[in-house]
Amino acid sequence: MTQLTIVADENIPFVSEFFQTLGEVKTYPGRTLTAAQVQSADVLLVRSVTPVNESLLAGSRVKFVGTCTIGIDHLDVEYLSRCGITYHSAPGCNANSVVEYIFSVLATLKPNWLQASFGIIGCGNVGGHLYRRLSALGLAVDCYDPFLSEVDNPDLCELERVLQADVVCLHTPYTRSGAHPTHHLLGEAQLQQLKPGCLLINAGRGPAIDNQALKRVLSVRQDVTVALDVWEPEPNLDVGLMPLVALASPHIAGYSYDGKVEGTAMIYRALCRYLKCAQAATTEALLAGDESGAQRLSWGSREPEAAAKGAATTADDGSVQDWLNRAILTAYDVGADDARMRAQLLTESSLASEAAFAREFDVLRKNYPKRREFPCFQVGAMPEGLAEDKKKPLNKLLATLGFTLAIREES
Ligand SMILES: NC(=O)C1=CN([C@@H]2O[C@H](COP(=O)(O)OP(=O)(O)OC[C@H]3O[C@@H](n4cnc5c(N)ncnc54)[C@H](O)[C@@H]3O)[C@@H](O)[C@H]2O)C=CC1
Ligand SMILES: O=C(O)C(=O)[C@H](O)COP(=O)(O)O
Repeated sequence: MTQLTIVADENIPFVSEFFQTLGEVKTYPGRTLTAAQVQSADVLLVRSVTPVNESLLAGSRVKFVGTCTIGIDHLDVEYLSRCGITYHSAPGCNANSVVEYIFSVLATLKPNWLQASFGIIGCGNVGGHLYRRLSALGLAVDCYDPFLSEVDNPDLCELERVLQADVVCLHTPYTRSGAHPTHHLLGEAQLQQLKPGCLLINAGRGPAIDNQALKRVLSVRQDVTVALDVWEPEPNLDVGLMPLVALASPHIAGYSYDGKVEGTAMIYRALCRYLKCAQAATTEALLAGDESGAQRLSWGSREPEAAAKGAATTADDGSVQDWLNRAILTAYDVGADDARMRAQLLTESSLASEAAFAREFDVLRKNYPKRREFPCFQVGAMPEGLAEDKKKPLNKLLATLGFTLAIREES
């Protein structure tokens, strides 16, 4: 059998380790992948920044396309099907990562979020995971997803009602056609309907919110707080929106180390099934000995980025909510992502040209720090000074968020 040629985005973690047993792996920057680079490939492995369509693939040998991401809006699936090219995505691979991003945003911007009501737009793998976590915490959650029924989700309701929640989270794919396209799902009229004091978070795809309408609304409505992980467009987002947004991040909600590695592993398994060959590589083997997978959560050892800047991050009153926020921000502080993004992009050199800005946006993503998910953090002891009657409630909340409890029951 002749060896397969596998062309891959260089930002796919462990791409060589997983795929070299199946063929020769050639890596390139995904954003600028060309037809010439893909021409002699049998297999193409991408992330969300590579539009996979006729211009890229016409005349190539590619028979299998794998995207190590949840979203597939960068794949021309109609073209791929027409040409008999098999394609796979990695559904759910980084869903937990996005949900942890949401909890980090809450701990930063809504210190008393255990008292808030929630609205989720798009309740699939990510939104559904968030819905189950929030419901398990006993919180009120309304969901809008016109493709689901009450059997899938008993808390479905109209969009108008979801917009009345204290916290509104968007987790839709990007679609421009069909019965319910998500392009500009939230335009000026919907944004004006948001409840006073609302926290709006978009970690789906940028154009689900009309970013120009958002800019107009935020310039008059100071009562609405916004966290954007995704932008319209990327990478050349509207810089004028950044100062109006409380937390800005460069499309990294799904960038936990665990989520990214799982994305690669899912596509590797899909290719092995397609080729009908045994799986020679496993995530367990690749991550064996990685000590970041089992860390002690130390209470308050790290000042959250926003707190360091003097912003109110936690309830700061020794309450269960306060300690929960501290745990979240110790594991993942989205304020640090925000600080890095503003420091890197709002500079004279980044703003000098569209090309420079796009390059720096991608540099931020490429060099994203290794971020492990909550289960990698072991809670070995309750915080000192926490009242006895608060220990069990805190323990329960930490477990519901996915932290690993390693606390010995006192007899
Ligand atoms: N910021 C980030 O780093 C990440 C962003 N994403 C984005 O999040 C999206 C959602 O991911 P999953 O939940 O895994 O996808 P999914 O396909 O499991 O769920 C999407 C849900 O959105 C619903 N939906 C579609 N059109 C809608 C509309 N007009 N209004 C309301 N709901 C609608 C669908 O019915 C479905 O239930 C992905 O497509 C991707 O674009 C995913 C991972 C990471
Ligand atoms: O999985 C998705 O869908 C995402 O949005 C990815 O987390 C985005 O990452 P890149 O593919 O752009 O590296």
